[in-house]
Amino acid sequence: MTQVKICGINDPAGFDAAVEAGADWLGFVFFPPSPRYVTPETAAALSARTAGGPPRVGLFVEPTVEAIGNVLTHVRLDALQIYGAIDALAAIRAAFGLPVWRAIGISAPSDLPSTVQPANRLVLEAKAPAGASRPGGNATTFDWSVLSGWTAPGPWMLAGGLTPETVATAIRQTGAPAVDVSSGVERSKGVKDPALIRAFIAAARSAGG
Ligand SMILES: O=C(O)c1ccccc1NCC(=O)[C@H](O)[C@H](O)COP(=O)(O)O
Repeated sequence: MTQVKICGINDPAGFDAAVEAGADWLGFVFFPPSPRYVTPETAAALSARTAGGPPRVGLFVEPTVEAIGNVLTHVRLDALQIYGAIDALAAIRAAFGLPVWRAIGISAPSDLPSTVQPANRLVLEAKAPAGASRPGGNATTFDWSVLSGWTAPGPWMLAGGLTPETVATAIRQTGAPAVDVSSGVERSKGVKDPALIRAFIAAARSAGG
């Protein structure tokens, strides 16, 4: 069954909807320029809404070990999704003993990685549009056909511009074992929509083997 990450969780309604709809991961964005940014304290308060529920993923852009450590003093995270900082990933893994997900912008077959290392999982999404204020969460797809000749070197996830209307096609076309969404489940930028969250997860489940 295709796994689903709902990213950019920033309010109780979105949190509760993602948990109740069976999301496999919840993403908290710790990147202040993002419209989904949450402070570590807010993430902790949201996460405490259920003792169990899906693993929590922290999103970081070019982070230092110290910056991640500061967030972890406030909120438990089960995985770290990181943009940039490729040279620091091994140190980050060693420092916290948490799975590290490496986010990579894709526009051509030459962008596709041949190894998961030094991370544990790959998140493949479109490169940020010119002038974007953030490397992810841009509601931008890439040409999924670039994946046709690629053999995944390890666990990976498809992201970028997915919606409840397109996610099933994306899964069938790419064979993605997991998908990730932020914009496509929002009624306006940064505002999660519970009905869209439910629809996205249902559509992903309907497509996955
Ligand atoms: O969501 C953000 O605002 C964001 C900001 C900075 C770095 C990463 C960000 N999101 C990371 C994600 O995992 C998103 O779900 C992924 O980029 C897909 O976003 P979208 O195209 O909006 O579905």
